[in-house]
Amino acid sequence: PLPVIRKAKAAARFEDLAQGRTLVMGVLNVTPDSFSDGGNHSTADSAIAHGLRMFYGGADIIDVGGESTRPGADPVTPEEEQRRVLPVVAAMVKAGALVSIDTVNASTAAAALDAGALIVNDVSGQRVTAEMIELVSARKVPYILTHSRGDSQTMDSLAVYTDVVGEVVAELEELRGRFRAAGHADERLILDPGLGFAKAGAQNWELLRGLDRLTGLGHRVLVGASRKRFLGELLTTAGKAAAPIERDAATVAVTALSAGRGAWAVRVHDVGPNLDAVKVAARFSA
Ligand SMILES: Nc1nc2ncc(COP(=O)(O)O)nc2c(=O)[nH]1
Repeated sequence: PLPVIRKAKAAARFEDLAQGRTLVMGVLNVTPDSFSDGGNHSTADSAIAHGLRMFYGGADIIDVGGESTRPGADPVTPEEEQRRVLPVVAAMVKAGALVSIDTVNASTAAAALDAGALIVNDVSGQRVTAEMIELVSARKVPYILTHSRGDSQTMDSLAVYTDVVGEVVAELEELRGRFRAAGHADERLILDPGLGFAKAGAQNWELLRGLDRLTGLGHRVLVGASRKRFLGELLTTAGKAAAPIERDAATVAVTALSAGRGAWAVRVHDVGPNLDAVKVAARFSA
C-alpha cells in the first residue's frame, strides 16, 4: 500500500526545530558506494523518494550527502558531488523538509544553502578548510563540527589515543576556536564525536560513555552511530560481525541511551524506530 502521505510540514526553520525531545536526522546518501545502504539511492529519483519516505515518516531533518565518507572511500569532485545532491536538496526543500548538507566542500555547501538547505554537516574535522569556516561564518548558518583526523584514506591509522574522550574534546575545542575567530556564533555550532572517524571499536564506546563531556561543552551534540562497524563488531555471532542492515536494533538502543544523556539529535538510517525511541526517552526525563 502507498505510504500515507501526511500533509507536508510547514517550511521548517532551524530555530523552530525544538520538539522537547532529541531530534531525528534521516540519512540520505546519494552515492553509489555508501556502505550503509549499499547505494540503493544512486539516482536522484530514488533518493528523493527515499527522502520523502523519511520526511513523511517523521524525520525532523534530512541529511543529504553526495560523497561516501566511509574509511577508504574514493573522493568525488565537488562538481560530481553537486550534480548528485542539488536536485535532491531542492526537492526535499520543496516538500517542506529541513535539510542539512553533508559535505566537506565549501562550494557544495554554498550551492546547497542557495538551494534551501539550512544546516552544514561537515565531517572534515581537523582538515576543515578555511573556505568552509568563512562560508558558514559569513552566512551565519548552523554548522555541525564533527571530530575526525586525517581523511578517509588515513583516518583508521590515526585512531591512536591515550585518552580518547579528553583528546576528542580538546581537538573539538581547538577547532571551535577557529570558528569563533571567524565570528561564527557558539549557538550555531553543533558538536559531534565523529563515531567511526579516526576511532576504532572500543574508542567509540568510550566516547558514548563520555557523552556528558561533550554535552558539557555547552553546545548541541549530534550522535551518528547508525549501522556503524563498531555496532557490527558488538553483534558478532559465530565469529562474523553483523551486516549494516542487521545493526538497526542496536542503533535504536544507542539512540535511546544518547537521548537520555542529552543528545540534541541522532543521525540514523531507519527513521521510524529511532523516532519512537526518542519519544520514549523524552518520557524518562519528563
Ligand atoms: N555529523 C555526522 N555526519 C556523518 N556523515 C556520514 C557518516 C558516515 O556514515 P554513513 O556512511 O552511514 O552516512 N557519519 C556521520 C556522523 O557520524 N556524523
